Amino acid sequence: MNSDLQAKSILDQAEILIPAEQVQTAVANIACKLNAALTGTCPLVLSVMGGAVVFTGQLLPQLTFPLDFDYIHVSRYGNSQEGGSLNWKVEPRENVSGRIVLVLDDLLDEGETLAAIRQRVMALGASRFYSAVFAVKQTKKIRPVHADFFGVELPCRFVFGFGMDIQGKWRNLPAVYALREK
Ligand SMILES: O=P(O)(O)OC[C@H]1O[C@H](OP(=O)(O)OP(=O)(O)O)[C@H](O)[C@@H]1O
Ligand SMILES: Nc1nc2[nH]cnc2c(=O)[nH]1
Repeated sequence: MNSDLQAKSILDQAEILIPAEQVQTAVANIACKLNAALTGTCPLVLSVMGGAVVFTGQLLPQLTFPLDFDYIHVSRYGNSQEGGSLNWKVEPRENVSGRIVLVLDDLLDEGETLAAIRQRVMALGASRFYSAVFAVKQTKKIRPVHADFFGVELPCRFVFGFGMDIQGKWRNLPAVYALREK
């Protein structure tokens, strides 16, 4: 099957977990909380490519404080559903030094990615680190880091849509899906 048909078949067999309207409400809630917490500051916002691209694009216009924007790019899943070692494609830069940094990501799963980002950003001299993730997966494991702000909780299943990919596809979906459990 070619990759276009394969992607359509994956979506056909998927279950919707968070409909698009609920996604929008969750993003607006995060914006409200960030506006309350960060008003009076001018943070450097770092978006974690590629998963945070949709969340970032929808969140930023709802923030009411001035900010600087940059991105980092790190991946540890690739096209797989299992996490591996971190692959840094664009690392945090010296521009984080002395800044309040707000990192935006789509998902907190095992927390390895956010923990590594936090460690690097603080090592480069950020004065304060905040994180906002669209979704947090439910887990019984203890994570190395927590998200300061999040929008929705998700079951411990592989999810896609709203920036999150499945085999590289479907980041463009406005809702969040999971494969049906067999
Ligand atoms: O909490 P963790 O278990 O570390 O996983 C969370 C990370 O996994 C996803 O990125 P991924 O590695 O899939 O890269 P991508 O954003 O390019 O899809 C997601 O965007 C988070 O950055
Ligand atoms: N797309 C996607 N990326 C992830 N990274 C960690 N967990 C997940 C997941 O469930 N879906």
